[in-house]
Amino acid sequence: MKIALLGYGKMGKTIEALAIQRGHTIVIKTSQIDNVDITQADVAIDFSIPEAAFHNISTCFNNNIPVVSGTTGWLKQFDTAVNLCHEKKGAFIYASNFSLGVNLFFELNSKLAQMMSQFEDYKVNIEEIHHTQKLDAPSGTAITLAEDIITNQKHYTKWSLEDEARALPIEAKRIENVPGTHIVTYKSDIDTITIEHEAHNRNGFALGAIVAAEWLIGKQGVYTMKDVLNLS
Ligand SMILES: NC(=O)C1=CN([C@@H]2O[C@H](COP(=O)(O)OP(=O)(O)OC[C@H]3O[C@@H](n4cnc5c(N)ncnc54)[C@H](O)[C@@H]3O)[C@@H](O)[C@H]2O)C=CC1
Ligand SMILES: O=C(O)C1=N[C@H](C(=O)O)C[C@H](O)C1
Repeated sequence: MKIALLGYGKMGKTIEALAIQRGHTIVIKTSQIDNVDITQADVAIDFSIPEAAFHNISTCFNNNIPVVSGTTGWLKQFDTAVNLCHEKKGAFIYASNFSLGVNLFFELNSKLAQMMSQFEDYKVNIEEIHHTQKLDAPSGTAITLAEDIITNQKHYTKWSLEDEARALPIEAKRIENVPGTHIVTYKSDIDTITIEHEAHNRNGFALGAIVAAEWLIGKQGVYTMKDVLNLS
């Protein structure tokens, strides 16, 4: 397939290398979608910056190009993007994390949250660790984990980076060269239960985004990685 890369930073370059290995062609690599003819591509993959994601995605809908977005930190505009996708009969997948491992971890996190909901002695917290160039905090993945926990129990009504009543605490750490680590901990006076996902590099995120793009071509509507990976 002919791929447009919207954003050619760490992820754009990793996707390029893996996409070529899988027999695809990169026809556009840009940090300014308004300067290119997006209709040359069969599909667009957006890994850009929070301020650019919505414009990139809506430009794809307006030109009938299926779009996969992994950019985090722009979700206030997500519902508008979904509505525009339906209006334009477009095709769209957003995921806070495209790796197979993290998507399995999301399933495990939801199941654990369901089990823990009846045991109020355990307090839960999330820790995420990323490289120092990351623009947003907490990570999109940590937000997905938090929202899935909040959905599955009654104690927490929101998540927060601060210490707040009834808020599930998220701690965001920035350490040189860490691709992405997420840790969910349940702690009581008696013991601790921890689940952790550690990315060793960016290949899992990139491969997941390419697989999502391959899957999306020829479809119409808004999908998630659960659809792509056939999970639950
Ligand atoms: N969903 C997932 O699986 C993953 C998501 N991410 C997210 O993807 C995004 C990009 O991550 P990285 O590649 O590590 O960042 P990066 O900073 O290495 O690359 C971002 C690129 O976007 C470019 N850019 C700036 N303005 C732009 C515009 N208007 N349109 C298109 N590109 C523009 C920058 O020049 C830069 O090259 C971040 O939001 C990050 O959180 C990163 C890894 C995995
Ligand atoms: O910025 C990153 O690098 C990553 N961003 C995503 C996020 O915010 O969750 C996914 C991954 O953890 C790497």
